[in-house]
Amino acid sequence: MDFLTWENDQFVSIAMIQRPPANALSSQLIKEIDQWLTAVEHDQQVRCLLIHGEGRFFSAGADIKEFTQIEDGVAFSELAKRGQHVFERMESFSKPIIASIHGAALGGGLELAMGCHIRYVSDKAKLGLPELQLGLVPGFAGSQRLPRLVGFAKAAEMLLTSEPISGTEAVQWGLANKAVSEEEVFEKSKALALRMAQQSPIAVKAALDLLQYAKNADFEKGADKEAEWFGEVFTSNDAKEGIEAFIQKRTPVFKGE
Ligand SMILES: C/C=C/C(=O)SCCNC(=O)CCNC(=O)[C@H](O)C(C)(C)COP(=O)(O)OP(=O)(O)OC[C@H]1O[C@@H](n2cnc3c(N)ncnc32)[C@H](O)[C@@H]1OP(=O)(O)O
Repeated sequence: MDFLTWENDQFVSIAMIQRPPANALSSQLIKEIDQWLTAVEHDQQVRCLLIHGEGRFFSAGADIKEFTQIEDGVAFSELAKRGQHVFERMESFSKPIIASIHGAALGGGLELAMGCHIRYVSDKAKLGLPELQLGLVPGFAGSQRLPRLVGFAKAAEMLLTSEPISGTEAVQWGLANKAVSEEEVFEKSKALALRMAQQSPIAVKAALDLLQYAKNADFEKGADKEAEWFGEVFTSNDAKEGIEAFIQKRTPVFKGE
């Protein structure tokens, strides 16, 4: 594993994203998250999973620098589908997964966190889906998961302004379970994981399966549509401008083409 390490202790598997400076979700990192799930899925010594990030951020999203190496919209849609598959696997996993978020969970970083069952956040963390600022749309099913958590109006505001909200607001909005200080967030998340690992794994599996029924029946269609749009929007000049502007550290100028 290059970018994800994990250790199992007291029935909890704790994974740490280690991809400085921003823990950006490259294709390789997403693959490693999938490999983590495979490694612990049938391990009876693991009853609960916890993911967090090393350094300043949980994750600042998909790797914008990797985007410049992608040649066409079809490849971009495929990238979206691969991420969607792994995050869907997390959400429908038979063991609970907790995200411990500090610093920032933006774009794909928030989409990863929304694939988890529970989110503990630091009060000042920035949470958002800022893809429109890059001339893009979310690609890892964020456009479908966010409204389910915060409601349509708040999701629309977050998407259409690209403005992040704080960890404290995220709890008020229903996006996160608990906000604590940055120093405390990992320890509190771990304590929660240890507590949940005390429950019957059979009952936990059943409860998680039941929770899946609360999903909107149109979710898959929406996620498919999202991957399609992700590929199409990627080929626009505005997306090139948005990505270039990010790398050059300047404000993008979008022309609507
Ligand atoms: C399907 C999914 C799609 C997506 O997820 S699209 C991506 C969505 N995410 C974003 O748009 C967030 C972009 N990043 C930021 O807004 C900011 O960064 C932060 C708020 C996270 C941090 O800001 P600050 O504290 O001022 O640090 P800094 O100098 O901007 O970033 C530190 C280094 O991290 C790199 N970086 C940040 N985010 C990403 C990213 N998503 N992909 C690749 N690199 C990233 C920067 O470029 C820089 O690097 P260097 O020090 O070499 O200049």
